[in-house]
Amino acid sequence: MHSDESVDYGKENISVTVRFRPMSEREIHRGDDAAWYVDGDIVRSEFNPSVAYTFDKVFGASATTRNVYDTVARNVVRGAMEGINGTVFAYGVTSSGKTHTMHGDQNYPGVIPQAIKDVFSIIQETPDREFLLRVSYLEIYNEVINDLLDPAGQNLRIREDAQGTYVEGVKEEVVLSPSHALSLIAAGEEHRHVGSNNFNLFSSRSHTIFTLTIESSLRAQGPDDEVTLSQLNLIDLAGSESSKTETTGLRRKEGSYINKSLLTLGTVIAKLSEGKASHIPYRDSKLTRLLQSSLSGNGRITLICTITPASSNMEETHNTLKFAQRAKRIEIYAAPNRIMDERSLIKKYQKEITKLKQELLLIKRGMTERPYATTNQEDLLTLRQQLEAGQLRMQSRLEEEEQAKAALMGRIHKLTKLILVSTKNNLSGSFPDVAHNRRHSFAESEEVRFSFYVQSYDEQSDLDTSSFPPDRCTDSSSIDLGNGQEHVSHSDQIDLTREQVKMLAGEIALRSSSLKRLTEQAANHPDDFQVQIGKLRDDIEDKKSQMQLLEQRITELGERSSYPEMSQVTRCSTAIEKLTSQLNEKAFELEIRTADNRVLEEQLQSKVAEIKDLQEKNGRLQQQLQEALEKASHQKIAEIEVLSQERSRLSEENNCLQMKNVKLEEEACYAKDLAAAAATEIKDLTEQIKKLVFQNTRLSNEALSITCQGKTGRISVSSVDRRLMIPYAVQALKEEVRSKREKQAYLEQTVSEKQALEKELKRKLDESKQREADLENDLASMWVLLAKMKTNDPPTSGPVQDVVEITECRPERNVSTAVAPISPQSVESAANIQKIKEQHQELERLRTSGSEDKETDDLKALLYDEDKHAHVCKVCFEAATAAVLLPCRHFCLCQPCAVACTECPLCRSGISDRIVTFAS
Ligand SMILES: Nc1ncnc2c1ncn2[C@@H]1O[C@H](COP(=O)(O)OP(=O)(O)OP(=O)(O)O)[C@@H](O)[C@H]1O
Repeated sequence: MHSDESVDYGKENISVTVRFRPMSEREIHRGDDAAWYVDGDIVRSEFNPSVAYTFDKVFGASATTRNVYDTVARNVVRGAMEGINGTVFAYGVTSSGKTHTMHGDQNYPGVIPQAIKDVFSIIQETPDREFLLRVSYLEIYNEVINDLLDPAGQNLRIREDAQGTYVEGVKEEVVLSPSHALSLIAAGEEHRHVGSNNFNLFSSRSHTIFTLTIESSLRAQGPDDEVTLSQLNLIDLAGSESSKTETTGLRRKEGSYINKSLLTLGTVIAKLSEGKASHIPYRDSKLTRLLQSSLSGNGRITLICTITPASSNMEETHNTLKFAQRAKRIEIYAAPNRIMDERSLIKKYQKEITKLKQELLLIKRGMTERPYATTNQEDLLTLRQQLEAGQLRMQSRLEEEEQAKAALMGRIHKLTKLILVSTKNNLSGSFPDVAHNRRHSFAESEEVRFSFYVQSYDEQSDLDTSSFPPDRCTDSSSIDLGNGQEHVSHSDQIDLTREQVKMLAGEIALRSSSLKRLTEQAANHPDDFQVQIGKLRDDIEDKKSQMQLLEQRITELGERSSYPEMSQVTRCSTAIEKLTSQLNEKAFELEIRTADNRVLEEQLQSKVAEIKDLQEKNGRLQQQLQEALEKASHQKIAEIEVLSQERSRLSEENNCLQMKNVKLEEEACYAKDLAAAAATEIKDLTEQIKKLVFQNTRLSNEALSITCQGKTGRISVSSVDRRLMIPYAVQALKEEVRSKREKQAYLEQTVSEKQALEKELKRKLDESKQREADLENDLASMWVLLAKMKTNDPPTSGPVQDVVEITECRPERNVSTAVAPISPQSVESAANIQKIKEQHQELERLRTSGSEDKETDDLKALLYDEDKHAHVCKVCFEAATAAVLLPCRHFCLCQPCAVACTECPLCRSGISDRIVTFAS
């Protein structure tokens, strides 16, 4: 140890180790395959041969934590004992084995207990140095730093000084033995935030940092000699959580804090590994801020990355491996720290001890030398007179000095016992195999020294009361220190015994905590843990009885020290000490209970918070549901209102259109009548014209014959008269024909106007019918929509029920029949109008061509049935006796049907009086 002059300290890389854990039962049941495997110090992917990562050391699933400690952590611990800062931390996803590696359990102690054991072993192996150890234990929970050793130390702040970052106000306990340190960790663990997720029943919800501050100096040194001070940080990080980790409420919040801080750690590591002088975001999280000194300054760092080979976690494991790979590139400088300032507690204690020893020496000298200070007879007489005169005063002064000396002895004793030294050099062989036995090793200078015999971790728990036999303690401590010193040695023994009681209390706390954890684990596997639980219970009982014995011993010692010659003040102080010790024990007990209560309280609070969360969520959901329902019902009501308005508007429009339709029909009828009348008149006119033409022809012929007779001389008077009259008659006839033609032209114009009007009216009628059909369609679609809404919306609440009632109030309609787009009648009407037009044109053509009778022949031919040899009514298929020429040319009529044309509605009132009678 401390041969650092010969050691070549310098740049080192972070030591990066990977530790596989075996596949859990859960993973095996799920049918996971191994996605990663160990190949020497390489981690390889089972699925992709090109993916391989090399590390300083890779431990397979069968490796024990002892192997891991010996290979990668021991070096860091030894360095810390030499003054080189050391950090060991476990990194990995949740349930990958970080806590198993760092803390372990009763059967497989983790890196932290093994490091503590190692530290005390090293003290034992280093007789030339004395050490002072302090521990602190804190957690970073949701970015808040809490002191796990002091429940009052919550939300602590990080400060920075020349030496680096530190936590302000964190409690540091001086530790005297491995079990003392372990009991502090056990007490601290009780306060740590632990919760369960779907991967881990006892998942760490916070990062914990256990710091051992080690001071050491040479045993025989001057006040200006060097002191080394170093810190050993043992860190159990909380596990990163992926989306597969099913968490809600508080757990999710914790998970996000954990992930954020680990992400920052990843970024810091990545930046450091680049080796460039860029900005390192240490301040982005409390974790990196606290690790700043370790990551950027002097020291040794070992990173243990824990992974699972399971294929279901392949991606997360790959991320861990990449993180580890980056961390491997970081270089740090490992060199011991040397300090000589007031930061050294050991220095402070040593100085105080020296000072107090000098004071004690002075007092002693005063007490022993004063009676012989004067040898002169006169002085002797004077002194005697003075003594006689102030005997009482002297007496009390002596008593005061005695008290001061006792107090000083006590203080020296207390301070000295905090400094740990090896027992090997001065006490080797002088002690039997006694575990944890601390003894005063009084040197010639009456120096009180405690030494420790540090046993191995496995044995260290076997503290036995037989190790402290009352008489042996008395023997070893019954040192003649002169007047009034016997009670001092009794007081030492009481102190010693109290210290043992404290240690036992610590061990009981440690075992109680282990018992609690085992009992929790035993809930799942009762058989596996029964023996261990029984053993632990026996142990605890054993320790308790040891404590009782030691307490008895303290009482006895207290009584023994109550000698009659002891001054009242000393007795009082002993009684006070006794009471103080009892008070301390009670306080310790109370602390343990308070810790238990706090854990329960925290659990209760977290449950209450969870319940509150759930209630709030529930409330919110109900509110949302209510709002959604209200919104939906309001929407539906509004839609229905709109639809009903639309419906009434449509029905109004429909009525309007129907009225228009009727009007148009009436107009159409009127137009038709007009057209029919015009047609009849035209025919009449045509008849008359024909007659007139015929008469004209006849008259022309007559006039011609008269002319011929005149030529032949056979003209009679009457013939002459008639001959004279012919030009007038022709003239009259011509006049008549002309007027008839004018009339015809006028009528034709009227007819064409009527036709145009009729056409316009028909068009309007068509349009309105089309519009009516469209509206009918719209209305029908709306009814379909309403019907759909009615079937889709279950009547869940009040407002929705209202909707149903409203829709039910509507007249029931057959939706399929309601959807009747365009009336075929309107199409037919249009076709008929076209037909009428064509017939009129045909009529006109016939009229002008003079083949009028062809029409009658056509009609007859049309109705003539070859089979029956008769004219047949096309409506009733009876033999028709007569037929009428209708504008639509839809024929005809037998007697029963001779009321109206039954074929098309347009012709119903258009029966002409021109009836063609068929020969029977
Ligand atoms: N190397 C190992 N050998 C055997 N069992 C292991 C090993 N590593 C972990 N385990 C077991 O796996 C489980 C989870 O381990 P642990 O609690 O240490 O995970 P963790 O990484 O600390 O999880 P978290 O981040 O959630 O706190 C525990 O039951 C532990 O006993």
